Amino acid sequence: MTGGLAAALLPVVENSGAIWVGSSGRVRDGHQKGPFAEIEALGSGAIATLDLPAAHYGGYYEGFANSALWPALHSRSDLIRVSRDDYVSYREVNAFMARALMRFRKDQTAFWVQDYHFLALGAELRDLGVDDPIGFFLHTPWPVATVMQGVPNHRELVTAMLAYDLLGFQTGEDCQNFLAYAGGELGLTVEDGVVISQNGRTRCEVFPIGIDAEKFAQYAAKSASHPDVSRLRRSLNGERLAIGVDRLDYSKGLVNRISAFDRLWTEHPQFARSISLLQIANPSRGAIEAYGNLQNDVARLVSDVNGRHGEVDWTPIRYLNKGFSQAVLAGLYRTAQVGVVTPLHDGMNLVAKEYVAAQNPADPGVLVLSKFAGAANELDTALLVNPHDIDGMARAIAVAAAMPLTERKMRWEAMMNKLRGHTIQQWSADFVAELEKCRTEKHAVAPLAAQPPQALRWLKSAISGVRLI
Ligand SMILES: O=P(O)(O)OC[C@H]1O[C@H](O[C@H]2O[C@H](CO)[C@@H](O)[C@H](O)[C@H]2O)[C@H](O)[C@@H](O)[C@@H]1O
Ligand SMILES: O=c1ccn([C@@H]2O[C@H](COP(=O)(O)OP(=O)(O)O)[C@@H](O)[C@H]2O)c(=O)[nH]1
Repeated sequence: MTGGLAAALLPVVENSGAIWVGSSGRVRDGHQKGPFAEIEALGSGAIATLDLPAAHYGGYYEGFANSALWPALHSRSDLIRVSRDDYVSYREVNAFMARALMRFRKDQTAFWVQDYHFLALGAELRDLGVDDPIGFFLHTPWPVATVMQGVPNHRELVTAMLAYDLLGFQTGEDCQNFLAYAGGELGLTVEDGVVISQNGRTRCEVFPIGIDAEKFAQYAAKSASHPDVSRLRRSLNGERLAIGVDRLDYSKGLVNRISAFDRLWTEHPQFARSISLLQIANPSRGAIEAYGNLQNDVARLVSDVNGRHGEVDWTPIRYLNKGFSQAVLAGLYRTAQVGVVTPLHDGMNLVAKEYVAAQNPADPGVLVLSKFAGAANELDTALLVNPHDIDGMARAIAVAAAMPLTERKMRWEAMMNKLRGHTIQQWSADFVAELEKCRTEKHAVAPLAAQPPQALRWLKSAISGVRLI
């Protein structure tokens, strides 16, 4: 099962010829012998997976990346837990990955680094003498400067990010927050979205990530025969269904969402038995205390709400701690008349987009979407809610469940047009084109379009994405 980043990038590798270098999910100590990396072909590209250094993995992944950066990036300074050693491990793993990448480098390579696990990877590559274009895309939000200041070594880390030629963000707000930090906290010159530092020029731009909407529409149209989908449909007996699909992460707002359903069934008892919630909550980062606590809190709340509102023949919330393939998810999305995507803060949220893409055009469901998800910028004809306002969410769910067909179609068509116009393929092509411009600007060579097609093909095949799989 995958998170949004992996789900989004696999098709890019498949179609572009890029080599995606990431973690194998295994660790090894320095003395172990064996192959350095496993490489597997994927379409016209390849996936290379590496074992990361055992001594630093915990401090890097559960430590600095997911107990300092992730909470800060989602504006949850209260959840930052970090030791000095965690930062050392984070930098060690970034340096390890840089050394590994040197083995994949050829003439005219360009590097595209993915996400907050590798903020300092560009700087490590520069230290190894790399002069090729290096871009970075942040899949999460970037917070205001006062929150970033809560991250140990924040100045050193953001300074390291300025080794990248191009920094991509999900939203204008994230990009502005970063530029404000660079100008205010680091005192650097910022001109037209470019930060000027001793490393040179770093262009900051917005590239909202998209999905393959047609693929989801096709999956959904074909999904009715899948046993999970058909069993769900049979079990509903004419009752309406709302669906939530999330990693079990505090950024996803699960406690508030379930409280909103509780409020709906309490304040508007006519909705008891007439709408239930299917909540898929895929366990994530379970070794971190905040995630273990969340898992307990959500399970307790679900049990409490089901205990109070349930009947012998009606379960208000079906709560599943497991993942499904996207082909099955598409069928589950299409079965639900209401999609509830109510994170407290989210870089984009691909589930929101997938829910829309999977709907039946003749009878589409309604998306209830947090205004704090990056997706709300594009999906602005969803019912936008404040996830801290439990009453407001309960009201929006009631409105969604009762919305007439003409209004549902109008809202859905507007969202679907946006999804078709901003696909995942377009997202990666836009980023790569901008990165190619950096090479041109840096070395003042002839524009790539004027070079022989073979050179262009070679550049494309040399792009390397780097992240944890
Ligand atoms: O690998 P995990 O620790 O299980 O986490 C899964 C991924 O979560 C985050 O996804 C982000 O990227 C999505 C696509 O751009 C975006 O829609 C979402 O809002 C973000 O939260 C994380 O950034 C990834 O690195 C993880 O793989
Ligand atoms: O059981 C599941 C739950 C989720 N996903 C996929 O995981 C991604 C979640 O991405 P999102 O941006 O919503 O959140 P993230 O987990 O990356 O923060 C989506 O593409 C989902 O289709 C999946 O394949 N199976």
